[in-house]
Amino acid sequence: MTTNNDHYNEAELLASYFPETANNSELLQQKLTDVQQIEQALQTLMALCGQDDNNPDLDKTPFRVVKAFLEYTSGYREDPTAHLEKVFDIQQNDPIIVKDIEFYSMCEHHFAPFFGVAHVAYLPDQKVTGLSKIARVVEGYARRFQVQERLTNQIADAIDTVLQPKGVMVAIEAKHLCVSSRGAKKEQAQTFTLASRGAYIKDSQLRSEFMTAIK
Ligand SMILES: Nc1nc2c(ncn2[C@@H]2O[C@H](COP(=O)(O)OP(=O)(O)OP(=O)(O)O)[C@@H](O)[C@H]2O)c(=O)[nH]1
Ligand SMILES: [Zn+2]
Repeated sequence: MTTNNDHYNEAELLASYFPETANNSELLQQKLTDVQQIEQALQTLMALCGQDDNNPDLDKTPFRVVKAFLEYTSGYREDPTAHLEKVFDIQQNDPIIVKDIEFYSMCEHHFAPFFGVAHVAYLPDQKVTGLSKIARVVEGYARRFQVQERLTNQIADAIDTVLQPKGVMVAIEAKHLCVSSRGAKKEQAQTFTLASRGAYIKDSQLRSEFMTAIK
């Protein structure tokens, strides 16, 4: 099966992820050297793991891995707070809750995926943003090397800083493949993290309304 990505080689890949290399041949050369070194290291890793049967299907695997990692970490090449700059003149005196925002992130300790859903509530003051922008903020911080606690807090801080709401609360439920597929090998274990700002820190009614909504 062919995909839209099949035509990629290293230079095309770098051009698509780092447009600034188009006018900077020195930078392009540096990044090409980086990619080649990573590919060599990945070949060494495969051999260390015991993969030594010269299967030609695996020739492009190091390149595929680099390509996949640039996709997993595309959040580094954007400013997630920028999505929140678009606000609407909507009068809303009660919380806005966006729940079940699915995400994939990458554990910074093991480079194993962790994934699940984020739930976000904010009690607006003057600024109400588009619903999809909340999901875009989650995506922008998830697509990095992360720990779940930082991801939760970054989402809360972005909304708190840009929208300046009366309060914001973020909950994330996630499964970490580093816990389920290796190490402790706990397939069912999930991690639940919370971050609250403003009125959500102390207002138990706001907190319980949010917890009920995301159940
Ligand atoms: N707090 C937190 N810990 C995480 C997250 N993702 C992975 N970890 C943990 O990071 C820890 C790293 O522990 P280490 O002892 O240095 O690494 P390890 O020998 O691979 O540990 P095990 O996973 O227990 O085998 C592990 O306990 C992981 O479960 C996360 O998002 N938040
Ligand atoms: Zn991990």
